[in-house]
Amino acid sequence: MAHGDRLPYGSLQARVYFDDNKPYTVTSRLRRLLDQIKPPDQIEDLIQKTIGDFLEVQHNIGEVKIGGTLKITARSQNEVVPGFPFAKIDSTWHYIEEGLEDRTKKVLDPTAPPSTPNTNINVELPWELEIEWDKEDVPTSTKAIRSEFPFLVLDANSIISTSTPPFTVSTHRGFLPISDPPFTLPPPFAPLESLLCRMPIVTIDGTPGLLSSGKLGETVENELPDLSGEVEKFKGDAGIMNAIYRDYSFLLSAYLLEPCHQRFVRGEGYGLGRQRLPVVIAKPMVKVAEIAGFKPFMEYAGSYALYNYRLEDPSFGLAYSNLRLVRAFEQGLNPSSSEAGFVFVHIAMVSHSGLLISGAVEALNGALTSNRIRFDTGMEDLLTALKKINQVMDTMWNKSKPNGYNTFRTFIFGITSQSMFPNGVVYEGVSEEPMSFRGESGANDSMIPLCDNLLQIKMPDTPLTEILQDFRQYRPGNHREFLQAVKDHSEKASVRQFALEYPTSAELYLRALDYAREFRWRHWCFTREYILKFSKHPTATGGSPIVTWLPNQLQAVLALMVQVEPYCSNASVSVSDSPGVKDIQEIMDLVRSQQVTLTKEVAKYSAERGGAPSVRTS
Ligand code: HEM
Repeated sequence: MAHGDRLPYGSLQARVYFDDNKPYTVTSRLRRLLDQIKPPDQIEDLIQKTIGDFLEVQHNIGEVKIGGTLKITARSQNEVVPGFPFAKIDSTWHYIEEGLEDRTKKVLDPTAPPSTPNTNINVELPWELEIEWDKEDVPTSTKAIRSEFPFLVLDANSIISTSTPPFTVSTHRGFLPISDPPFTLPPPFAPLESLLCRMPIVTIDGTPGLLSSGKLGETVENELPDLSGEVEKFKGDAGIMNAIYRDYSFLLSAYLLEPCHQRFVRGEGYGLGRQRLPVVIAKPMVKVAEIAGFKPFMEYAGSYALYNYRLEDPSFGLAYSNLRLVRAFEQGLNPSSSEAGFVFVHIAMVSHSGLLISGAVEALNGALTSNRIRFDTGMEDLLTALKKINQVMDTMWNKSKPNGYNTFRTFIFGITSQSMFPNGVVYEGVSEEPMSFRGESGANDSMIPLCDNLLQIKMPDTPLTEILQDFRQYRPGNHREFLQAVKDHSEKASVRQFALEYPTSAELYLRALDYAREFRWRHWCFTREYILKFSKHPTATGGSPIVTWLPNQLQAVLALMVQVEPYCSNASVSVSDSPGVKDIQEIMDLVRSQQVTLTKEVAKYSAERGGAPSVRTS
C-alpha cells in the first residue's frame, strides 16, 4: 500500500507499552490527516490511568488516505516515559519500528502482540503513516530513535540481555560495546588463559615472555588442547563468546607472526610468518568467530581495540586513567606502555561516539522530513562530538610514542596483501584451502565511515576505494547494518543537497567535513611519523598501500570542501562566533595548502619507495 492509498476501514488505534508501574497521563492526538473524507480535523483523547502494562487509544476516523500523524504523548510528572508505540490498522497491529530485526525487537519488547495475518494491509504501511513523539519533551538522545530513520539505536533505557550482541549501536555507549567486556574466561579455557598470560614480550611480572624467547609456537603445540567442543556451551552468552573470540585472536596472531617478530628485533625484514595454523587454534577460532559474528582473525572492534579493556575501578567509568588492557603483545598489561596508549586512545575517542550517533540520526531525520531546525540541531551535536573526538585523537602523540609503535605492530598485521603470507594461511582441521583476512586496523572503526555515509562524501572510483569497501566486512554486524542504513537514508534524503540549500546548514556541513579532514590529516601525520620513518614495509596492517591509501580519502574530502565553500557565503556568523572556532576563510586556506602539500608528500614517498605498490582488494 502506497502513500495516498485509501484505508479500507475507519479505525486507527495506537498502543503504548510501559515498562514500570507509575501513573501516566496519556494524550493521543490524531492530526494533519491528508485528504480526509469524513472525520474532524483533530480528535483528542485524554486518558488517566495507572498502568502496569498497555494503554490503548482508538480513533474512529472513517475513510482516510494514508499519510498523517498520530501523536502520542505520555507523561509522568513531566517526564516523558519510555514506551513503544504500535499502530493498529484494520485488525493488524504494527510495531512502529517495523522492519527491525526480530532479534532486537524481542529484546526491547517482550510483550509485543502477535500480528494477525491480514491480506489487506501491507507490512510497509506504518512507514507511510507518520507517528511522532512529542518533540519538545523527548530527550535528544531518544527522540531520533522513534522517528523516521528505521534503524533501532539503543539508549540507556533499553533492556539488554545476555544474548544482545555486545556491539549494538547505542546513543549512550556509541560504537563501544554495550557493556564492558568480560576479562576472564570460563574455567574450561584455563589453558588458553595460561598461555596468554605467559605470551607477551614482557609479562605482567616483568620477566621475558614466550614471544621474547620465540617459544610460543612450540608451547602451543605441546600444551594447548582443542577446546572447540567447549565453545558451543557458552553460546547463549554473547559477551563471553566475544571474549573467547578476542582471546583466541590474540593467540592466533601471535602464533602466525612470532617468526616475523624474531627477525624484526634482529633488524631484518619480516620474512615469512607461519603458513599453517594448528587445529588447536584454528578449530575453536573458526567456531567462536562464526557464533560471535566476526572473521576468524583479529579484528579492531571485536578484539584488539574496543573489546580489550577493563576498568580498574568500575565506579570511575571510562576515564582514560581507569582503563587497563585485558590482553597485550608487548609489555604485559602495563597501562603506560605504547601498546596500551595506542589501544586506550582509540577507546577514549570512541567513548564520545554516542553524541556523534544521536546527532547524525537527528540530522538525518531532519533531512528526511525537510525539517531544517532538526537538521541543524543534529549537525551541531555532530560537530560537538567530532571536536571532542579529534581532541582526544591528538593525545596519541604523548600516550603512544612513535618509536614504541613498531614493536607491537608486527602482531597486528593481517594475511591479505602481506608479504609474510604470500599464499594465505591453512587453518588445519578446518580446510586445506588457504585463507586470507585483513589485519587489525582503525580503518574498521565506525566513526569516520558514519560521517562519510551521512555527509555523502563520495570517494573516487579507484582500486584504493575498493579497499575501503572491503574493510566494511571487518566490522561487527550491527555496526555494518547501521552504517548501511545511514548511507541508504542519507541518499534517500539527499543530505548533501539538503544542507547546501540553506547557508547556515551549508556552513554546518562544511564544518563537519572539516573535522573529517582534520581527522584524516592527523592520520596522515601519524603514518609519516609512526610508520614511514621507521619501516620500509609497503602495506599497512589492514593491507592497504602505506603511502597512497590514506591520501586517496583525504584528497576526496579536501576536494569536496572546495566545492561546498561557495554555498556558505551568506551563512549566519553564529557558528563561527564561538571562541576558538575557525572562520570559513581560515579553514579554506588550510584546505588549499594541504591539497598541495599532500600531493608533494605522496610523490616524494612514492619515489623513495620505488613507486606505489600494486593493489589487491581482497
Ligand atoms: C599511531 C596512531 C595511528 C597510526 C599509525 C594509524 C595508521 C593507520 C593506517 C596506516 C591506516 C591505513 C589502513 C590500514 O591499516 O591498512 C589507518 C586507517 C585508519 N585509521 Fe588509523 N592509525 C592510528 C590511529 C588511529 C586512531 C586513534 C583511530 C581512531 C579511531 C584511527 C582510525 C582510522 C581510520 C578511521 C582509518 C581509515 C581512514 C580513512 O577512511 O581514510 N587510527 N590508520
